[in-house]
Amino acid sequence: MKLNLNIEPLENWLTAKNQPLLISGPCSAETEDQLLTTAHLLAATGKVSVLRAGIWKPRTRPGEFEGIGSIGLEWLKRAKAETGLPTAVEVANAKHVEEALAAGVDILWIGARSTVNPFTVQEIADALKGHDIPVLVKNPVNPDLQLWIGAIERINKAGITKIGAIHRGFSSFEKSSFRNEPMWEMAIQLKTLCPELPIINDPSHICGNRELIPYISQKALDLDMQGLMIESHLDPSVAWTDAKQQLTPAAVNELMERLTVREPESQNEAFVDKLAELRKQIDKIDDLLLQKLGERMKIVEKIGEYKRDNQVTVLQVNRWDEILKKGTAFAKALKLDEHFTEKFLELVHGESIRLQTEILNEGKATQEGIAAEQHAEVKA
Ligand SMILES: O=C(O)C(=O)C[C@]1(C(=O)O)C=C[C@@H](O)C=C1
Repeated sequence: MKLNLNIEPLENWLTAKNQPLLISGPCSAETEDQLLTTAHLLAATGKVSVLRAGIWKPRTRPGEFEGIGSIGLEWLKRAKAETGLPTAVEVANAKHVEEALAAGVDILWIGARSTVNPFTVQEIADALKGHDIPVLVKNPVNPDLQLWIGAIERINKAGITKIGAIHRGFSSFEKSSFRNEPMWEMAIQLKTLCPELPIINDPSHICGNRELIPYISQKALDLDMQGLMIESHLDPSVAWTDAKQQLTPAAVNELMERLTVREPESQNEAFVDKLAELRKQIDKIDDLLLQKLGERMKIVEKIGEYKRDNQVTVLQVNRWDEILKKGTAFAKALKLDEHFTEKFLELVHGESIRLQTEILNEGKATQEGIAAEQHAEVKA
């Protein structure tokens, strides 16, 4: 079901100086000189549309630099006056909102550690009532789409219609090359539920290092995201926070020059015709795939009935192992991606298990249990 939000198109409230739309600036405002120098270097690239800076920093452990505080708002005001760039800061409570509004900040964003807490988001929403300022909502730290949506709804209900989402990735217990797992499917689901909501990607927080930023930025644009928020510092090596992931303004400029901006659609008739023809072929294949899956599940049901009548367990681990090995070898010969094939077969096998669990255990408890598991999967 689509989300019922009242959202103004991004072009109504944010003029992109360049494509892609870029919000950039230091992770933290450290000194007036650092902020102003960085702002001037960014403005000189002609590619930055908004100057960002962290004034209040939520830190994982106490004792770390927690942001320069309100004085930074004065520096931002000066940076805006000197460069003409609109400014954006993170707010995490009502006091931040009031101070940022009083200082003439142009855009506010809600950080991942705030989005996760409905009390905090509601406090921010209440402080925003009666004001007309754009608000960007970062995804929550954990991959919970409903929390992300809930935060956006709270801000929208407070009367804010200039809203965007920021995809900054999700915390994970697993060791990963990313600081925060991109889990693109979260952003894709949000876009599917609310196509008019602008989504801005934050490669800095997804990557946690400079090296992966070009890859993530390009992927975000290819997934039709509306812009990028990239942390930058005149000398990242001495940055007080997030030193590993900030880019110099020169590197930001180079990155933007290398990115390819693609359109969601093309007016080229030959392209449109060819695409329609290829999509017809895909439709036929999808129909066949589903038909074959349906036939497979009928056999699975039959096996389920035999298992029920003979008191045999649903899971047959040796057979499953054989299917996986056989399937991945075949997929390799077909030049299909191994990981994709494994995931696909796991999905099919999971469905067989669901069907047979139902057949082997008729009754209310099974129905309720299966429904609960399905609900958990949807939430995850
Ligand atoms: O071979 C079986 O016993 C089946 O029930 C079929 C099937 C499958 O989906 O292929 C389902 C569950 C078992 O764990 C193994 C295989």
